[in-house]
Amino acid sequence: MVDYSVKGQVALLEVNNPPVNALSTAVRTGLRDGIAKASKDPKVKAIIICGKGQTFPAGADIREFGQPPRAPWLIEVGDSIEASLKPVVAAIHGTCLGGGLEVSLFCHYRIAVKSARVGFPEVNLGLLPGAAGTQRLPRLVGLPVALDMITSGRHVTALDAKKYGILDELVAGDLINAAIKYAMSVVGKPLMERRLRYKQVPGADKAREVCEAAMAQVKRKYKGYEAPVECVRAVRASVDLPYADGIRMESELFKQLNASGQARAQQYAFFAERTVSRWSMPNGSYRTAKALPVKTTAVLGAGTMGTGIAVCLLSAGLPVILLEQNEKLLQNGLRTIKALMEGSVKLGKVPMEVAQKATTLLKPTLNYEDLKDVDLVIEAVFENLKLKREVFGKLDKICKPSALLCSNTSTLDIDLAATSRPDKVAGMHFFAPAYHMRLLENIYGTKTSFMVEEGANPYEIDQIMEDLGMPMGPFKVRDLSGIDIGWRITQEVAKSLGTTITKETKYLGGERYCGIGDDLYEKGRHGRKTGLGFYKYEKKGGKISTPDPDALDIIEAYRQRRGIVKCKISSQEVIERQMYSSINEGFKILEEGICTRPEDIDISWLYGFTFPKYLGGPMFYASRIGLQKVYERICYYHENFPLKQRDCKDLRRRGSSTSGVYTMYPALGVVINSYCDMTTDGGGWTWVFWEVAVDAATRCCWRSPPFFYGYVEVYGYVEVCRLCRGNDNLHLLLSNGESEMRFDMEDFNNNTRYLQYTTFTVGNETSRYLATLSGPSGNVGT
Ligand SMILES: C[C@H](O)[C@H](C)C(=O)SCCNC(=O)CCNC(=O)[C@H](O)C(C)(C)COP(=O)([O-])OP(=O)([O-])OC[C@H]1O[C@@H](n2cnc3c(N)ncnc32)[C@H](O)[C@@H]1OP(=O)([O-])[O-]
Repeated sequence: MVDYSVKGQVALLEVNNPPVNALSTAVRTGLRDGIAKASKDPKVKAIIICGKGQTFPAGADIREFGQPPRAPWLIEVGDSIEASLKPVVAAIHGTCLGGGLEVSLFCHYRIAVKSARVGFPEVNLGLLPGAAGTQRLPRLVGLPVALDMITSGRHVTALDAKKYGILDELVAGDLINAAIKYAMSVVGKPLMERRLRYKQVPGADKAREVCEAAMAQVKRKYKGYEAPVECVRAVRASVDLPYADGIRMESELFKQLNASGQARAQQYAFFAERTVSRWSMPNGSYRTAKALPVKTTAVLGAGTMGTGIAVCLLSAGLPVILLEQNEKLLQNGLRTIKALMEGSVKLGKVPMEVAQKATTLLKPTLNYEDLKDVDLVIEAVFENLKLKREVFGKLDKICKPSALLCSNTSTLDIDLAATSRPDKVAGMHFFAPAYHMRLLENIYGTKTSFMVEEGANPYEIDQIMEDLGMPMGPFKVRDLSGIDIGWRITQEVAKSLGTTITKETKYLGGERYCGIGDDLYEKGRHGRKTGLGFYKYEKKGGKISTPDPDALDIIEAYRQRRGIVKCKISSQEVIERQMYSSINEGFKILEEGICTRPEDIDISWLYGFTFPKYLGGPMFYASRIGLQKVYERICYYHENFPLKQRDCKDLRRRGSSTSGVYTMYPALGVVINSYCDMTTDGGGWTWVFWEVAVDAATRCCWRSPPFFYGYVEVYGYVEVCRLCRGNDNLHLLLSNGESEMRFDMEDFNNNTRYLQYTTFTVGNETSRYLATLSGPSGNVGT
């Protein structure tokens, strides 16, 4: 997948592996062979390496990480480039990342178009640059820039890369023509000084303090992440060790990280983020849906969420009408938006010119009539069903028929927002702070306090969860989101259940209820906004939290009122009860079809609650622990601390099967119990043998899937026809010798081991289901 051609006296090696020209085995082979061919060709005076399509190579092929590594190694290919006696020029456009940047650092010269970006994002995958990047970049740019780029993983603009000395020239117009002209201009120039392996790291005399400062910074900024620490160690080796030894150390550290659970989790998160963008709904999917034009917007409510949402829309350059019920609240909101925009500019999150333009795009009002022509309305008023219904009733009368009416509700059922246009009503749930958090939950119409009750200390629980990797413990989050908000929501829930909450309430809606939050609320401890909550803060709205004995007194008084005898709760138990209840809830959500893939849950946690990426998300975390163990511990807590926890049949079934998380969807009722095994018969057909369990008793249910569960042992085989290899469709034939099940699979992503949709035929009956496939090798058609 490297196209070789000669233009005049210049050999062109164009990497052609769409979509991002990942440096797969075939590409590495192509580069190695291309360099050898050009070196031997007497007509050729110089060589150019570039990428076809959208970008220069954007790194190693991440999909190859889970597989046995195959030669040629990227570093070998790099050595052959550097050793070339003819100048090799990297002609860069798009995103030159990871192994791609390493290839360019082996080249003698690097030129780029101004829109290009370069970077070492390996640290985001739990890794470090493993093809000499940690040894060669410091030799080119010095330690501070190298450490910053390698530990942050950030993409550097071409302008900055030129400033740092990574790029030799920025070109405009046609890149290839400019590269050929440039390559011919360096023919005959000495190459030795262009070979980075022979260079010393500039500023090496300050290596110790620079690296120690960098180590302290990464330990603080990326608490719990292994890769940034190893990145600093590897870069330090570029000064402390001769080049060859530095390379060996880099390779050791790379192998160590690549084998770690963190790298697994972060690579899973990389693909999960892309998987969730491939959404589908009963009436369409990411392939078929057409985006509705939104040119004007309105936000109702200028509170914490409303102002954050307005800043998001303004930062995107959209006009916003901000509606509030009175002048005082409106002015408060305007002041908050102004402060948030100024803060975002200071943090470099929003360019100054966007913030300046925003002041002209924001229109405050107290009059609903001003919303009659907007395309999108986002309501962010108090979490009160009666109030929200009133608001949607007014919007329904005033807004134009095509307007989208969305609610930022986090708890209320969107179908309850009675309007004459339910197809234009949706949930648009932002996460606090809305101008910062990357997650937006779109909902189309269709629960920790207990451990404190039993004796645990809220501050210890927060510390345990923060040590696990959560940026903030659950009680700091309660104080941030507002104890009064929590109180309002439970009041709303009680009202919807036709009951009221009293000091004696022990269960609400059949679930165990803890009233500690109510006691704090009644004492005016609403959290950060009042400067007092579970913690004490330096001032109202302050951010510095301090444990508060008064809060502990309120909790102790609550226990005595309830006659609860304090008991010791270990940190392992805190982690298990905190995590496993979320995991169980995740499986319930899958079982109820509220979302269809574990990735949806994991990505919501990663971007909505800043769950540590090195754990991959609660569902991935569960697969690492092992479902059997998770299920047994949930049963134990269910027995001993009855929450009337909703027992997840799905998790129970998975717990009892030996296979990983992604091997079963209840809808299909088929459990893939053990992993597939692959042979290729050279005839282009791939045969996959796997064990499938289907409930013999409910065999007849095949006629009316999907709601059957159960187990018997049958053996089947799967046919992967040559024609389908590599594209989205895949045919699976399951037979138990008596009857056959045929699966026509759409959206087959052959390396990430997921099948999105399955249509299976029993006799002449066809049905459509969600299915997954997993296994050590899992992929078909490699
Ligand atoms: C030795 C060496 O030191 C080490 C060890 C390494 O080099 S480690 C690797 C270092 N490189 C990276 O970390 C770069 C990762 N990629 C990105 O940051 C982005 O992709 C992008 C380049 C900025 C483009 O963004 P995009 O928004 O235009 O498209 P997309 O939707 O993201 O991606 C489009 C499609 O390409 C797939 N893809 C992207 N990068 C890939 C990669 N490096 N390997 C394999 N597939 C990749 C992606 O899954 C998606 O597939 P599908 O979902 O369509 O099936």
